[in-house]
Amino acid sequence: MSCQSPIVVALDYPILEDAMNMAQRLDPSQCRVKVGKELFTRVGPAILDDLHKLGFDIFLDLKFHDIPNTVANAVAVAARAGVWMVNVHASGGRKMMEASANTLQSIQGANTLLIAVTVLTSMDQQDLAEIGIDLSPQEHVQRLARLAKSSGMDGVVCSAQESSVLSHELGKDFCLVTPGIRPTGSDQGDQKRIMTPTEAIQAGSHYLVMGRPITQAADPIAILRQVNTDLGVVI
Ligand SMILES: O=C(O)c1cc(=O)[nH]c(=O)n1[C@@H]1O[C@H](COP(=O)(O)O)[C@@H](O)[C@H]1O
Repeated sequence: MSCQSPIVVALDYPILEDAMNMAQRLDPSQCRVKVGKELFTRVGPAILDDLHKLGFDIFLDLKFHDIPNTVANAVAVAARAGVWMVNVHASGGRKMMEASANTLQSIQGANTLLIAVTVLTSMDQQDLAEIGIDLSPQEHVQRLARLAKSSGMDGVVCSAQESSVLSHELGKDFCLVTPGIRPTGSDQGDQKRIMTPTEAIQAGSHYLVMGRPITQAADPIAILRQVNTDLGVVI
């Protein structure tokens, strides 16, 4: 059964048992899951099989950023592992993204979504200035998202604060994956460009990546259920 919820729960754990305990409490009809650098570096690709066996769609978030050949080959390995979504950094440039998209297309039966990270949701204007980018986060996100679309990406990772402008400019089919989601009252942590789940969906986000507000809650399942209810998701 395909998942009707836009929520992707980030399984950011340094220990396999903790990640699997959380996954076993979650229901694949109520969310997807994300495997990121912390968990993957600790436990390796076997986690993908474990989560697939539980029925989850998996976002493999390794944010590849390297020369075109290396990134395209890494994307191919991810697609062959059957992940639902994989990401690369848009700042790796057109040639890197095109090589990835072309390689993915050449894999028979692959239907993995290829998504480009624009400006990390933990960054604000001052962080961008320090790395030599004298644009607002929104301007830089727009620039990278245009490049990502014209390089064959299925969508981008951005903050929900940019979803509205990207949805208007790039069309409703261009997939907007938005971390930095914080239900009212939850701790902002290291995220700078945040929005509530309801605001994010209203702004045009397709998928909401949520880690700590769910995984570190006293009752993670209650929070997930509440967000799905607030979004009107019928399970
Ligand atoms: O690609 C990502 O998933 C990502 C991109 C980005 O710009 N910001 C961002 O927070 N993420 C990831 O989304 C998750 C957010 O987690 P929380 O801040 O705990 O909700 C983490 O796993 C991050 O690695």
